Amino acid sequence: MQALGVAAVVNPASLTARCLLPSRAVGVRSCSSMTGPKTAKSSLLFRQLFEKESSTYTYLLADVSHPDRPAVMVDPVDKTVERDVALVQQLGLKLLYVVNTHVHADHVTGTGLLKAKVPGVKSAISRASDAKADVHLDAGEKIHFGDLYLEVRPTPGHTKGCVTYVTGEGPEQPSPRMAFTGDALLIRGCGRTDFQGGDASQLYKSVHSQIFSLPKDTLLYPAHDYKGNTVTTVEEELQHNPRLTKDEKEFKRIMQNLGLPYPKMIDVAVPANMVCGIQDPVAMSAV
Ligand SMILES: N[C@@H](CCC(=O)N[C@@H](CSS)C(=O)NCC(=O)O)C(=O)O
Ligand SMILES: [Fe+2]
Repeated sequence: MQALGVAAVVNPASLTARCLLPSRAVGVRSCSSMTGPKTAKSSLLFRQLFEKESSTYTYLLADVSHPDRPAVMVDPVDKTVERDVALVQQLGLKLLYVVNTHVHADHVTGTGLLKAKVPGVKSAISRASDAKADVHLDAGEKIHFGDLYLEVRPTPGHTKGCVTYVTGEGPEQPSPRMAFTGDALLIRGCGRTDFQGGDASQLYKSVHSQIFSLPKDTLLYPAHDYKGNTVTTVEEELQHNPRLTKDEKEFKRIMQNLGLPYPKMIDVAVPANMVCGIQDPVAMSAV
C-alpha cells in the first residue's frame, strides 16, 4: 500500500466544517471563520461544486491547518475549470491532486485543463480504469493532503475501473466519514450498467461490500444528481434506495429495464477521459 503526497486531514460536515477532537496534544489553535472552532491538529475545508449541463458534482477538500493548505479535487468538469481554479486561488490552497472516480461518459473531465493551469498538479485515477494519468491507484491506497487522506475503495460495476474515495479513519480524521461514490451510488439510485464494462451483479456487490459497510452516519457524495439532492448517508440509502435495498436478482432486473438513452456526449467524453481530459489546451484552441 503506497501513501501519496503530503499528509493531510479533513473535517466533513460539509459546509460547516467543525472541530476535531485532539488525539495528540499539539496545542490549541484559534478558529478561523472558514473552518469554525478547532482544537485538533487538522481541519478540513470542504466545498461541493455543481456543473449544471451534466449535473455533475466536483468536490474540493483541503487541510487548512497545514501551512501549505494542501488540497485535492474530485471529478472536475472541463466547462467549470475557470471557476474551480479561481476558487483554489481565492482560498489560498495548494492543489496537489485531481482525482477521478472513473472514466466519465457524459462530460469531459477538467483534469487536463487543471494540470495546464495549476503548476505541479498530478492527475490520479484507478489502475483498473486503464486510463492515462500521473498516478494509478490501487485498492487501499491513500491520497494524502496535509494530515488528511482519502482511501481508495474499488467499486466496479458502473464501469470496471470505478472507485469510491473515503476520508480517513481515526481521531484526527473527519467525523463522520465522507465517501465520494462517483456513479457507483447515486442518491436513491445508482450508476447505469449498460456500457463501459458495466455489470449489475458486480455493482450490487461493490456497493454492499465497500459503501454500505461504512459507518451508518457516513456522508455519501455522488458524482451526479438529477433531482436537486446534494448528499445522503449510508443509513438513508440502506433504508430508502429503491434499487439497492432489493435482493441481487431484483436489482439486476431493475438495471436491465432502466431504458435510459446513451449520454449525449459519450463518443467524445470517453476517449477524452481515457487520457484524463484535454491534454494540450493550446493545440485545442487552435482547432
Ligand atoms: N442524460 C445524460 C446522461 C444521464 C446518465 O446516463 N447518467 C449516468 C451517469 S453519467 S455516466 C447514470 O448512470 N445514470 C443512472 C440513472 O439512473 O440516471 C446525458 O445525456 O449526458
Ligand atoms: Fe459515469
